[in-house]
Amino acid sequence: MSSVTLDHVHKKFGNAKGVEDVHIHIESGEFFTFLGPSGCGKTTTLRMIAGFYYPTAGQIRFGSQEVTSVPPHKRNTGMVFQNYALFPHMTVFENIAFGLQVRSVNKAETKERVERIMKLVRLEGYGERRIDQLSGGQQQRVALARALVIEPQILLLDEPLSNLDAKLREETRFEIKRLQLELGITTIYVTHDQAEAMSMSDRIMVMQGGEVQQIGTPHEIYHRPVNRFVASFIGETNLWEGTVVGIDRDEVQVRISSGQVLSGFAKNASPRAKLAVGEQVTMSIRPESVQEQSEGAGTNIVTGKVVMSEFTGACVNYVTEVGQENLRSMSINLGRPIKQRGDAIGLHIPKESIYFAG
Ligand SMILES: Nc1ncnc2c1ncn2[C@@H]1O[C@H](COP(=O)(O)OP(=O)(O)OP(=O)(O)O)[C@@H](O)[C@H]1O
Repeated sequence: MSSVTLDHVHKKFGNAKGVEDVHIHIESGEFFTFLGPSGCGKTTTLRMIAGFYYPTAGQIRFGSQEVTSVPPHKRNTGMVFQNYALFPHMTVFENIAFGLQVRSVNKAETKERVERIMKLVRLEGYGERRIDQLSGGQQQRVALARALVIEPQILLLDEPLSNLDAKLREETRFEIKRLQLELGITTIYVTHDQAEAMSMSDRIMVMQGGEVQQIGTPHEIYHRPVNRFVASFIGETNLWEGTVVGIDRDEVQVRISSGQVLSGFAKNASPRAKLAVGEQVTMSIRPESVQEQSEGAGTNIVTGKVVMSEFTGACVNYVTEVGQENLRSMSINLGRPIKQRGDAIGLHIPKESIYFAG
C-alpha cells in the first residue's frame, strides 16, 4: 500500500481551468473521497492520479516515488469507472483475468488469483457467465474484482455506484467499505453524493469550480464547514445572516432579522468568519439541533409561525418563519401534538449548535 501526495497540482485544458492548486497527502490505507457537484474537477484529479492526464503544473508522488508523468500501466493503480468499461463479449473470468494476462502472469497463477478475488467480491460460480447476462450490481462487482486482482497499491473509484438503484447502492457501499478494510488498500473515491462520502470516508476533500474548499473528516466537514458552500452542500442546514452586536469572553451575540439576539461560542467558527462588533456573519444551524420548546422565553429561543409541518413517523419536521428567515427543524417524535401551518411555535437553538461559517 502506498500514500499519495499531490503537491500543488494544476490542470488546464487549453485556457480552460480543470483544477487549481490541489495540495493533499493521502495516507497509506486511507479511504479518501473527492466530493463536489458536476464539473468541480473530481474526475480530472482522479485521472491525474491514474495517469490518464498529466498535470500542467505540480507533482504527484506514490510514497516517495514521483509518478507525475509515468504512464497509467506503470503506476500499479486499479481503477473502477462509472460505466465499468467491461468487455461485454467476454466472460466474467476473462474480464477479471485481463489485467493479469497483460502482465504475463501464467495460467495456473491467473486461475488461482481470479478465483480468490471472485470469492472476495462474492461472485463464486459466475466465472463462465457473459457480462450481458449479469445484473448491474454483479457487473459492478466484476469491475471491482478486475481492479483488485492486479493487487494495486492504490484503488481508484470514479462514481462506481451511480448506475445502481438506491437499495443496491446502499448495499454495495458497505461491500466496498468491507473490502477496503479487509485489504487495507489506499482508496480514492469520487462522488457527488454526500451521504456516500460521509458514510464511507476517513477524510473528504470538498471541491467546487476546480478548487479545493475543505479537507477533513466527515465529522469536521459536517460540523465545522469553512464556508457557505460546504455548509449547504453537506447535509441540510439553515444559513442565517446576522450582525455581531456583542462579544463577551468566549461568546458572540448576533442580531438576526427578527430583531432577536442569538448567542454562540466564538470557538465554533471558521477562520473566515469575522467575529467583531458590527460585522456581518453567516451562521450555519443544522435542523436536527433545533428543538421545539414548549414554554417560556430564554436564551436562544426564537418564536415564529409554522409554515410547513411534516410527520415522517420517526421525526417531526417544521419550517418556521422567524423574522424574514425560515428555520428548518427536525425533531425526534416524542408523541407531542404536532403543530400545523399557522400555529405559533417556540424553538430552541442551542448555543453550541451555532457555527459561524463566514
Ligand atoms: N478533456 C477535457 N477538455 C476540456 N475540458 C475538460 C476536459 N475534462 C474536463 N474538463 C473541464 O474541467 C472541469 C472539471 O471537470 P471534471 O470532469 O473533472 O469534473 P467532475 O467534478 O468530475 O464532474 P462530473 O461529476 O460531471 O464528472 C470542467 O469544467 C470540465 O468541463
